[in-house]
Amino acid sequence: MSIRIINATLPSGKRADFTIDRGVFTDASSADRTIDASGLQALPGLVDLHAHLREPGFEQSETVLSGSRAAAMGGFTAVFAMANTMPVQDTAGVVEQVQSLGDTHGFATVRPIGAVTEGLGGTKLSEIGAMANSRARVRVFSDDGKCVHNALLMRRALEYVKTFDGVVAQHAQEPTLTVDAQMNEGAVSSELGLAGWPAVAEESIIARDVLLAEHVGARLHICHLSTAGSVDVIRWAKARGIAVTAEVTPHHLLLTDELVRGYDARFKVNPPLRRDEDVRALRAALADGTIDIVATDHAPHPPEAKECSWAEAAFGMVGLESALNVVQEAVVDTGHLTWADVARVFSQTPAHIGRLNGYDAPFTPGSAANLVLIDPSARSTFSTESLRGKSTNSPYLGRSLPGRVMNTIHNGYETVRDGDVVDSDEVAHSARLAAGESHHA
Ligand SMILES: NC(=O)N[C@@H](CC(=O)O)C(=O)O
Ligand SMILES: [Zn+2]
Ligand SMILES: [Zn+2]
Repeated sequence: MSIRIINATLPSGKRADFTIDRGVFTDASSADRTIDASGLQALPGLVDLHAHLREPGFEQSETVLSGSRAAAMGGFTAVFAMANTMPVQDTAGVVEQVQSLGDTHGFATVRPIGAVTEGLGGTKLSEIGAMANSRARVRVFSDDGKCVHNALLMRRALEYVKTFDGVVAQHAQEPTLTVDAQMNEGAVSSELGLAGWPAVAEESIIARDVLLAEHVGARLHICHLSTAGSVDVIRWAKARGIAVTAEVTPHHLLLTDELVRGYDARFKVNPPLRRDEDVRALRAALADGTIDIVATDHAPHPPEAKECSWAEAAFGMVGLESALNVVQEAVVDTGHLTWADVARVFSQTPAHIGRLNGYDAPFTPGSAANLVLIDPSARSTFSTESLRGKSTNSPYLGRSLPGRVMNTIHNGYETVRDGDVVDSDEVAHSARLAAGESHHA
């Protein structure tokens, strides 16, 4: 089915009408259906380079289906799924399984991330080449949740991924500096008497790894940057010509460690929420290009892992459904980023880092029809009703946030219509048709 979208505002700010047919943008001026996008901002489909979809192994928290449905609700058309599943995504078999679940359900393109070390154990490299050469064609490798701490293993991983233009995504956390850490180390942690996670535990690993990446000549990506000092290290590395990229999460752009005072475990996350100075430095770094992308670090956990004492609670927060709202609040409405910048940091550049095709030239004839229409003038109270994944550990419940995703279109078919996700059977059916069309094209 072809769709004509009229009166949309493109990322550039220009008003435009366009048509999508058989999975791509076309020049056609008529279609089976028309969406009037008056007042709506069109963006290329969002690409999340960092999400935890929990399948296989932790299906009570999330599955590929529920996580990709949450992604569609948030305006995403592609999601990179972190490797800390059970079994771990450290073999060709597991990554192929995750990828094909995504293809079957059809809510988003799911690209598995491969583990750097076997079982995330930190002692032996995983079958990186086998995952890279598998049907999943893995290009991003990460032990996220854990830091690749051994410098020799990190060096070897960088050497390995270099051979096929892959990238190692590091969870930068010096483990010896963060034993039992519960929150950011600073004034608030001293007052509360909680063990601190110092900024230097992140910054020292980033400093080491940019030097290793320079030595090897390989691509390095730093997950969830959270401190002003990390921004300084990345800025230095980029000025030196090192092939490093960095991401920041929506929550690190908006929330601070002051929120820990209430001991509400929805605010417990790794890396921890930092100081206001850090938030300001992260916003400025995203605006000036030192930080390349936004990624959600969507980390679903079951109620029992969050409805307990602060010390016992798991680290992590869900973020797919709220990501664009929080980005609008933290960096668009504050004047740090334009919508064209958002298209770059939340679609084009993450796709490029992950070597995902089809996101280079959105809205141009022939390119893949992955897009989202949002109403930036909407404002509503975020609640469990706003969520489409399985878990409810969102830090934004009860908070008023701007913006609303009205339509998400993945490979030319709708996954979100009139502000809500489309029925799973319809999406799976559309995905089958779309796959057939692209095979015959
Ligand atoms: N971010 C988190 O606090 N938790 C993540 C792991 C991670 O991203 O490091 C998780 O898997 O739950
Ligand atoms: Zn992490
Ligand atoms: Zn993560």
